[in-house]
Amino acid sequence: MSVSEEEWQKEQRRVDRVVDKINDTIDSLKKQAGHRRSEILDIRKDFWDDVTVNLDEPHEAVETATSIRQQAEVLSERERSHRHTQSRLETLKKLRNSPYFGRIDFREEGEPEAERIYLGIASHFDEESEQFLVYDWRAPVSSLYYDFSPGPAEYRTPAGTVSGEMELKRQYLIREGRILSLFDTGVTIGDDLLKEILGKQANTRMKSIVATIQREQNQIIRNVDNRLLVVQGVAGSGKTSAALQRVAYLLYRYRETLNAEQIVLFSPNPMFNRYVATVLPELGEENIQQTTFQEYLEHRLARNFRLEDPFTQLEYTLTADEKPDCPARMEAIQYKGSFDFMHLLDQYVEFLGREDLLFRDLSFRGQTIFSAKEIRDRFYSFDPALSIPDRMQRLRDWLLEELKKRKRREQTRPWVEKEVQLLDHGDYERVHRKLQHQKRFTEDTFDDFHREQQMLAEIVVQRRFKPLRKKIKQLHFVDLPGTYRQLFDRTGFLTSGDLPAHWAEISARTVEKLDRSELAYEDATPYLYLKDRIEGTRVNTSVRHVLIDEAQDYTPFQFAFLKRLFPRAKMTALGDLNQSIFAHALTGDGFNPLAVLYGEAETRVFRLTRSYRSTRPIVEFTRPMIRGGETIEPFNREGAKPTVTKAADSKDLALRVADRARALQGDGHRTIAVICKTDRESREAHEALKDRLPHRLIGKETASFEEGILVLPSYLAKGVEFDAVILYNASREQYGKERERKLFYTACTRAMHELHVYYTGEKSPFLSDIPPEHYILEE
Ligand SMILES: Nc1ncnc2c1ncn2[C@@H]1O[C@H](COP(=O)(O)OP(=O)(O)OP(=O)(O)O)[C@@H](O)[C@H]1O
Repeated sequence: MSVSEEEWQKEQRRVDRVVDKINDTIDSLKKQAGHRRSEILDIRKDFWDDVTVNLDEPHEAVETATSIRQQAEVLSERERSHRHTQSRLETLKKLRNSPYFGRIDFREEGEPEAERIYLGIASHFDEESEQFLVYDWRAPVSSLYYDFSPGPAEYRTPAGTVSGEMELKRQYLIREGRILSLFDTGVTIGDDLLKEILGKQANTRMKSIVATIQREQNQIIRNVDNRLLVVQGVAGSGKTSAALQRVAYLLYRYRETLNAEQIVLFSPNPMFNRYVATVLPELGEENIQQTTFQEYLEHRLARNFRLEDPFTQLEYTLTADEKPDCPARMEAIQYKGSFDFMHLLDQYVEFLGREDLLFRDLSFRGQTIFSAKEIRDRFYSFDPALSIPDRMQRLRDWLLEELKKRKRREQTRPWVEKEVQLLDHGDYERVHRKLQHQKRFTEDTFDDFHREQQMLAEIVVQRRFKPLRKKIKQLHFVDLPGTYRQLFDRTGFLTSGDLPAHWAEISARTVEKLDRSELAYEDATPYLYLKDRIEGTRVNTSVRHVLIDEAQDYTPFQFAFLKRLFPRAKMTALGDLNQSIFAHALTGDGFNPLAVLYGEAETRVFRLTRSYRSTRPIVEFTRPMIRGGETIEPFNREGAKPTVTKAADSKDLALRVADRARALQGDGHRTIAVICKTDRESREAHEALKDRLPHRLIGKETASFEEGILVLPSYLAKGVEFDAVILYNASREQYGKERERKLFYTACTRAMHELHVYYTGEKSPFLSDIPPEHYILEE
């Protein structure tokens, strides 16, 4: 409902007043910041003058250290406060541009009058009137705006529930201090505003949804009660958006104790990382740690193996039919991602606690100084009641002690004498100074030359032993690849009766790969798990919140692994089972394994069924493709019906696709995606299109995308959206198998405003599931 002209004027005057106040604050903060900055520069400049430096006497050296520390503390306190002022200034500049987006008039029970509450991305308090001119959207009272329409309403505060009556709910679109739109809203939050926002062109950067968060999304954003949140949301239902808003909410709610570094978001690929990286800064928050699971695996494994990435695995499973090892590999992918395999590894670890853990020789200057057998015997001589990691620590300490002894023995060897001659001038000088220093304190009259030689020999041996010490400290003496390999190579200890049918072939292939120092994607997490069970689990206790986007792409094993890795974190997993495109999910049990891990009492499951991304005709076209699709509700936004076109052959296909893409561009669409099934098909499409249509080919290494026409494989389009999507070839050949259904659905649901499907030969059976009235068949 739009408001009267007079009311609009009144509101604009208020905006002007608030902007003036914000400007005043900006001015005074700027002064403050300038003052702080010069203070910091002064401290830096005078740092050493203000520190009493005296290193002659030990007690004075201590004083010096204290004095340095104090100065450093003063400096870092000033710097912190400067950073804080700077970030407040950044936020205020955003607020000056658009001070608020919503207003509610709320009369608390027992109060005679309603209070006007204006909501923006941050609070602004006016010292003069002692009033909040703007409330932060995350303040407890602000949830009224998202949860209720005018009428009785209530909100939760740490002190209890506050009830009352909402008398008005108003929405604003303010840019550069001008009100561009103004609506009073009824039942749902700003259908009008939402329609306006959703009708806009896609962006190469995701936008915040702060002004139009829907009630069901708000529940997810503000949940702080559960250890595990699972969000099953249909394509385009705002899972990623809600996840980022949730981060901003948590940072506000726990601002005293939580900082951005303690939150990690796992996303599907680097391009997606860039795509969402602007949302938090837009909300005035610092970015959190964003990574991909693959990045973590690489960080831990790339030194020892050539690690397969998930996209290579996917590319294999999508094109593997002709390959003879396909059934075994498919089974391996599923099995190695399961809890069953994790239990098998647990049994194996138990076995290794008793026997057959493999070790490596440690050698020095080409000679074994600790043999694998010696290390192994020592390991198994420790109390078997101790865990493997505990025994490993003891073994390490023992080896380091032994190394010290051998070091001493080594110092008198001829090679050392030779290398002493090769030491450089600096080393000699250092030894000389050290000797002098010791003499002054101890007044020792030891034979100088002899002592000097001895110390030089120590330096030589120390240096040569250093890599070995490092190896021991890092437990290099454990042969982990061999131990993992042994699981597939010898079956004596496998008591589990539930091995997969192709176990023999799976084992043979795994061994072959390991012998080439390759690790398949499905082996990476189990391998790390075994490593942690043997060496001691690496945990990250500082991270408090882990958010997993596209959670349907993770195996139960990976979830269990992440839970162990972040023992103090709460987990938010967001996904859509209808977009499960990895082979491990084919026989999966949805998100149940995740709930099993955390237990029912700690888990809360949210379902989002409304799709905001695509126009209604696109949702009507895509939902019959999947089971249960009828529950997907389109947001009521009109648009053209999707088209389906048959091309005569591959040449004709490229021609038509190029024409369509050009036409879409002519119509003003800015991001147009030509989505192919695989990387292989993308490259073929790229070849066919390159002389006809300017475009960019996107591969798994691509870090960001720009506006224009993009050609990319379906799995890289995940999570991202485009103004218009052209599905390159929806033939039966490409999308014919049941397991390709979700891939097809995922590709089609990337479209916001237009979707055009092409095919050659016979069309995909998934298209036959769509009632003909939902699309236009083009010639
Ligand atoms: N409350 C909202 N207000 C405005 N826009 C919204 C809202 N919720 C979602 N959207 C928009 O809908 C689109 C889809 O959102 P998002 O990418 O977060 O969905 P998703 O559930 O993660 O999708 P998918 O699983 O298909 O990748 C985005 O353009 C987002 O801005």
